[in-house]
Amino acid sequence: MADMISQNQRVPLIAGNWKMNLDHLQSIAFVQKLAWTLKDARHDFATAEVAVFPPFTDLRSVQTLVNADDLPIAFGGQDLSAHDSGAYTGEISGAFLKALDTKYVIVGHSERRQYHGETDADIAAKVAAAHRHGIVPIICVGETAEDLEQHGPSAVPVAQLRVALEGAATGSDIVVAYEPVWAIGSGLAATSEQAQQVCAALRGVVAEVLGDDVAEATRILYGGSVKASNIAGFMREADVDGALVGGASLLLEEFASIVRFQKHVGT
Ligand SMILES: O=C(CO)COP(=O)(O)O
Repeated sequence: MADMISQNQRVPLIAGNWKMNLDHLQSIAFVQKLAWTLKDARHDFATAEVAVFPPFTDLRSVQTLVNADDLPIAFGGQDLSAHDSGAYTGEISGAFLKALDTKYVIVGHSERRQYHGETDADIAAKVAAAHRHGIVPIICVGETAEDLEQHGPSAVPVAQLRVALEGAATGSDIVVAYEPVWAIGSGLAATSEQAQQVCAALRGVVAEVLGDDVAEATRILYGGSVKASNIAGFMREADVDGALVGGASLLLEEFASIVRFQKHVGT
């Protein structure tokens, strides 16, 4: 892990979680147009990394396009198995994702917890699997509306991350995504102050478990109704290093505008 890195040295990451949208042909068209749009806008990818997370069936197509045209767009899976191979019907091994040049993998998204009963222990095992295969996990944590009412904004995400990091391999990179469940798909984003409060607490957990240098170098994203109209506020916060975007990542101009958040921040 790199030496001490201050916030202004963490390269922001704008990640688009497509969820169950865009088939392999649509993914080729979308990624090509995204690359052209950002190139035409003279986006400096050193100021903000871009990653897309298509459905599994699209990954080979996206990999082929990105490699063939040398596009500066990273990509990853929306989940992975805690197992490497064997009788796990329907699961996807980290080995297979790595074979497709995926750089990242989303782990523990609240929709996996909600619809597939994933527990914090399951997510820790998936973090370990990602690291076994040299893939950077984007570890999702976030409180429900009930959690917020009963415990405040930070308690549950902090507890979730502490368990998830039990699977982290020393020296392997992680990304953390704070996604308050009540903000996902609702159009009601957290305030930038709320995001800062929780992201700072999450950086404290990373420091506790993995050390200060890792904590300083780790990018912590906000997700939950991120739009071009609100990204600048989040990116002004010291402990927010990017966004995990859902619905808006399927809208080309909107997502490109989120990626180019500096033009809103004026930096
Ligand atoms: O779940 C999310 C990203 O993983 C956020 O979704 P929305 O941006 O649609 O709220």
